[in-house]
Amino acid sequence: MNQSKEQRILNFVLQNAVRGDPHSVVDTIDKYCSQKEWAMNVGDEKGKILDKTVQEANPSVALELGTYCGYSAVRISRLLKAGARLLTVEFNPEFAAIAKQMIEFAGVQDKVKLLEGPSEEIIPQLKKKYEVDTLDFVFLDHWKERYTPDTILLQECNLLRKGSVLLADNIIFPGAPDFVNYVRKSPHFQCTNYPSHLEYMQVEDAMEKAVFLG
Ligand SMILES: Nc1ncnc2c1ncn2[C@@H]1O[C@H](/C=C/CNC(=O)c2cc([N+](=O)[O-])cc(O)c2O)[C@@H](O)[C@H]1O
Ligand SMILES: [Mg+2]
Repeated sequence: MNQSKEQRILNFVLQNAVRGDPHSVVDTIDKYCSQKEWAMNVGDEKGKILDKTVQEANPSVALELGTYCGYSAVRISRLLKAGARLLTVEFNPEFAAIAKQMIEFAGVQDKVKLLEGPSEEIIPQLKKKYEVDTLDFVFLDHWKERYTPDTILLQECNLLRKGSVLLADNIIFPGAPDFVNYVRKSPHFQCTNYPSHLEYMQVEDAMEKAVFLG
């Protein structure tokens, strides 16, 4: 059975990146996906916006929805302070297995907990099962039509506090129009748009930051 694209990305990292060096893992995935096979990692241009937003938030507890191959999990966790942790949610078992190996190779496994399952099931378990009080930072990069229901679910589960930062990928392409409408119309969020480009392409894209006001 021939390999999946995600397996080929992982193999390229295992053979070309520096074990234990998250920066080299991120750069090696970007090299493969810009030169060999496109893949839906957030990429380096939008990755720099992600980096700045994470550094500003300086989260103790961060959540990522849609791990995929683990590119942004490695990218986020490399910036976390000692003792801080990233919970990342992925419901596709093949992708979860790839991401787990990617995270371990990068040496960030002590900061990252990969939760296998659908976000709609995992989010309501975060407080009791994963000992979360509130989330300081949330990166949304899963199915685009899940952004809004999951943002509502995070509020219903009392997982957001005054100042919690949400950052959403793909506001323009593939697009998350209902999410943009929801957060920009809501009195509970202060929104900022960051124009950028689709990973590895010249196509317009953007990220949206939505800070919860309580
Ligand atoms: N409810 C859920 N719970 C847990 N995991 C879930 C989930 N829904 C989706 N996922 C996972 O999140 C990833 C999906 C990302 C969709 N992104 C995309 O579709 C996407 C597409 C393009 N594009 O087409 O150019 C560019 C991008 O940056 C993109 O993020 C996959 O790994 C999928 O298994
Ligand atoms: Mg994306």
